[in-house]
Amino acid sequence: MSDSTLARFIRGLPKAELHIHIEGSLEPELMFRLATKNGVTLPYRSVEEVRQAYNFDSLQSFLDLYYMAAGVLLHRADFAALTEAYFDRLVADGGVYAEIFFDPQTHTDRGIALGEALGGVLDGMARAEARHGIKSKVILCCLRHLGEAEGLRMLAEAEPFLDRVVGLGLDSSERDFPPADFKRLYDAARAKGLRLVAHAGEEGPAAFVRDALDVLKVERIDHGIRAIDDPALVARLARAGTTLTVCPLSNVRLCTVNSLSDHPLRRLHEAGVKVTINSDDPAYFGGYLHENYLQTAQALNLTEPELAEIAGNSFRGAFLTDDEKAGYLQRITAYVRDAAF
Ligand code: HPA
Ligand SMILES: [Zn+2]
Repeated sequence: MSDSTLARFIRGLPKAELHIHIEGSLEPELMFRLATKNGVTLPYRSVEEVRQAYNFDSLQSFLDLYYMAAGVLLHRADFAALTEAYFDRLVADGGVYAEIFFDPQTHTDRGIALGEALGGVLDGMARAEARHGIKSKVILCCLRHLGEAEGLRMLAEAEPFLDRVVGLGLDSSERDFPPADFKRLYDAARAKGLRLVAHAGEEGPAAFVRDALDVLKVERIDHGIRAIDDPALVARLARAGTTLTVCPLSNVRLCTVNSLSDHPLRRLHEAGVKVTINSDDPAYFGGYLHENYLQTAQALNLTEPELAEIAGNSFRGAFLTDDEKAGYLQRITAYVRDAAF
């Protein structure tokens, strides 16, 4: 298959995105526009200078910049503009559904009311649905570096909004903040009816993936690539049908894998694990959903049936009803059958 044929196949393939931090879709142009509008001083003089700073050697080196940049988001309309812009990109990439991560503490710790920040994200999601017919849900993530007590506070503060929230996630610095430290938070979220996911095995070891499953009882693992170091864990993930929301370009940019051609996604897929492809923080890592699929397919020689299976996993692993999943999976089947590539 030529590269342009592959690109056309991927763009048209119905796909869901299950691992996108909405704050990570803040493009430098919007960052500057909001900084000017809101009177926030950035430590960069131009869009080009910001882009030059996107040279990360670890998760933490990225997070430092990511939290700083989120400081330009002050008003409900800012969060709505950010969210709407992401969905425009997703639709252009053939995305038809997304479950987006949002970090309340990044904003409430700066004195922004949760209703203002989350309200803006929900406004953006509603506008994207009205404009493009694209459906989405939001998952609130606890910043693990702030600890469990702060996470419990965030969950309590979010109580009035939980009817518009599908789940709880866990993100930020992984290595020094193991999943097992957040058991009470996850028990509390489960009791409130939230679906549960957690970042594990991005920079942290395979044991963190096990603990996220056994202690936090999550349904999906975000990243999870270090599971590849533990064959018994890989077999367990395959047997249980656990979805991994893998972010290949992120893993390369944050130096958790050496190159895309070394990426464990193919090995996990061949072992029967339900892998998906996602963008994580697309404004920072060099590509949205399409680019992640395309570059991964090229580096790992993924075939059309394999790509259709991976796109199918993004719906199988989503927090949708069985009927909704079946509808999306039928769209993939029809696309593959009718696509004349
Ligand atoms: O890749 C990530 N890992 C952990 N936390 C994050 N918050 C935004 N992106 C990430
Ligand atoms: Zn992430």
